[in-house]
Amino acid sequence: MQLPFDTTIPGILSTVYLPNQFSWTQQLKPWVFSEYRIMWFKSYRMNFACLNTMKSYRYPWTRPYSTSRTTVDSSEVKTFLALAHKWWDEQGVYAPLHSMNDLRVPFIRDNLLKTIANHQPGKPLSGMKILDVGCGGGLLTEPLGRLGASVIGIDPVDENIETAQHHKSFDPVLDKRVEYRACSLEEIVEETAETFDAVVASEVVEHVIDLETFIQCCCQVLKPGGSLFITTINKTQLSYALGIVFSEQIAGIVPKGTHTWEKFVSPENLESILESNGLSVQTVVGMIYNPFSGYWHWSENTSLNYAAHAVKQEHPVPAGFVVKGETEDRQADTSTSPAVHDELKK
Ligand SMILES: CC(C)=CCC/C(C)=C/CC/C(C)=C/CC/C(C)=C/CC/C(C)=C/CC/C(C)=C/CC/C(C)=C/CC/C(C)=C/CC/C(C)=C/CC/C(C)=C/Cc1cc(C(=O)O)cc(O)c1O
Ligand SMILES: C[S@@+](CC[C@H](N)C(=O)[O-])C[C@H]1O[C@@H](n2cnc3c(N)ncnc32)[C@H](O)[C@@H]1O
Ligand SMILES: [Mg+2]
Repeated sequence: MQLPFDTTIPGILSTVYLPNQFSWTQQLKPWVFSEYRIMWFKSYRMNFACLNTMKSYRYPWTRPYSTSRTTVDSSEVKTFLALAHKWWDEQGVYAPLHSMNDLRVPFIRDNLLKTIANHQPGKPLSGMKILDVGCGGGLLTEPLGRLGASVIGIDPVDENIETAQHHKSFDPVLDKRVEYRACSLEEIVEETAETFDAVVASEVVEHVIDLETFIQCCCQVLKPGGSLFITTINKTQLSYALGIVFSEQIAGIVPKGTHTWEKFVSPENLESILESNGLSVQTVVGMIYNPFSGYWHWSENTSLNYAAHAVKQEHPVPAGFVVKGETEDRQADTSTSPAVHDELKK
């Protein structure tokens, strides 16, 4: 390929300025050798072009990467960036996520409480470290902090984190319990390995590219025995009809272009990725949104939205090695939390 400038790729690498905090050469290598998009880069010190993968919307070389892969889709970033100031409008575009807290907060709380012997009244999740991946404006991060947990919310969209920070400042209780960072999960995976008692990714996995890397990173930052909570949308014909055609094109429940059906994830696919990463799936339960009332309900039907809870195995069993009786035990234990049971009985 003819490059429109008078230099060579090794020339670029050798002239790159290396600040103390991070290594640009390290950042440039995967771009140089993997893809063929040309990008012009101007700085005060140099003026050059490089080949890169640039999957991230903003400038990834300003942050240390722990993996050459990114799960961030630049078109998703644009979508969420445009709505970053709307997170806390309870009647606005994020209304379904506000009301989803009625289900997901108790789902997370009750499953975590199963693992705590004694808990403080009023602060049941006290002592727990939770990572809220793709926290957006902090709609779920804040209630988890109010339950006593130390929560770190991360999101690749700077403006989401600005909104989350601003909103957090209205409640002094959250000051020491909730922290936000504008970054992707893969950027913090090494520094936070085996740090968290729980990782939450609510309505996020249907927006990522490279789901396997995403789940791998979730698993890496969990302590052994820690819990991963995911809510997402199933990949069915019904989810196309109701989740995209009806919700986006007809009723305007969520803005047009919010979701891409191809990125929806079936529970079977998710379970298989979770299990192959050493996570044991405890619960998969359906969630149904009633567009008239604006409320969510638990359901045995997972054909639209669903929630999953998986636990990182303390000693992962090598693939193909099955301990006799374990499968039956696990199946018997795929019970939902008492709260979910109560809801399902209604
Ligand atoms: C090609 C083809 C097949 C076309 C057909 C298209 C078409 C017209 C389909 C519509 C068919 C139809 C008849 C629709 C009517 C649906 C309707 C109003 C049904 C309710 C009727 C009823 C009897 C209600 C009783 C009450 C009750 C319990 C109802 C629940 C039962 C039900 C049928 C529910 C479905 C309702 C519905 C529209 C669900 C949407 C499902 C879904 C996958 C939504 C995804 C959106 C979402 C809220 C996700 C969270 C989220 C939110 C946001 C955000 O911006 O807010 C962003 C995100 O990234 C998110 O992940
Ligand atoms: C539908 S919102 C959910 C926000 C929040 N979890 C909630 O439920 O209120 C999806 C969020 O995921 C973020 N996101 C998109 N791709 C991501 C990725 N690869 N890694 C982490 N977060 C991502 C978006 O910026 C957005 O804030
Ligand atoms: Mg979504």
